[in-house]
Amino acid sequence: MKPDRLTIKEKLRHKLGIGRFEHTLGVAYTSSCLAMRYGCNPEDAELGGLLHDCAKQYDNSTLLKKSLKYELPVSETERQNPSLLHAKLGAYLAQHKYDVQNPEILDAIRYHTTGRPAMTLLEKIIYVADYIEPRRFKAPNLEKIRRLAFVDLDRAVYEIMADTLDYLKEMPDCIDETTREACTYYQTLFEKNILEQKENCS
Ligand SMILES: Nc1ncnc2c1ncn2[C@@H]1O[C@H](COP(=O)(O)OP(=O)(O)O)[C@@H](O)[C@H]1O
Repeated sequence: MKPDRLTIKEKLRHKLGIGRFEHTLGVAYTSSCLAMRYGCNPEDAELGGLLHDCAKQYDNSTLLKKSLKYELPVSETERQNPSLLHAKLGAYLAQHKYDVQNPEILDAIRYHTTGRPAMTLLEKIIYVADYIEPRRFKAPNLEKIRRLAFVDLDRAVYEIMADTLDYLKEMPDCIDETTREACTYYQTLFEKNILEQKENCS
């Protein structure tokens, strides 16, 4: 049976508190809009958006404790910065407490904070929606990235990663290297595409 969205919303509303719940709704609706734009299933995108922060209510010590209890792999960086674990633990809870079995939705939740190289369309949609949803106001270049998201999704992913790494540069011990690897992956991809276009033109 498909997970019931109204029940999920009801649960999240109580678990997350009103501010985080508003953000969650913003990510869900923005994800379904991006899904319509890029030819992805909008219901999957909405569900991924709804559940992306379903472990966000826990403090750092609870995140670490629960991740170890559920035998999730915890890296040295995640031990230093357990807030990163809300994504991995969120994917686990989405599967085991909210009965989401679609592995693409679970991966989109798992990688919504760090991103990763060669992301699937759904992963990119949730990653970007988390950054641009209407309630966000702090990030630099937000207006530019909001417009870009509906024109060139890969570029939007890359710009978000570059801005996130720039924001985190004063806290090198907290940085999960996956974002750096992903940023390099997309930069290389753009360079390769430009080279191919040039070759096709000559
Ligand atoms: N690679 C990374 N290493 C460490 N922190 C990161 C990394 N990528 C993002 N973050 C930080 O994680 C925090 C939460 O991000 P995110 O999960 O996207 O937001 P939210 O859960 O609030 O929707 C942000 O402060 C962001 O700067």
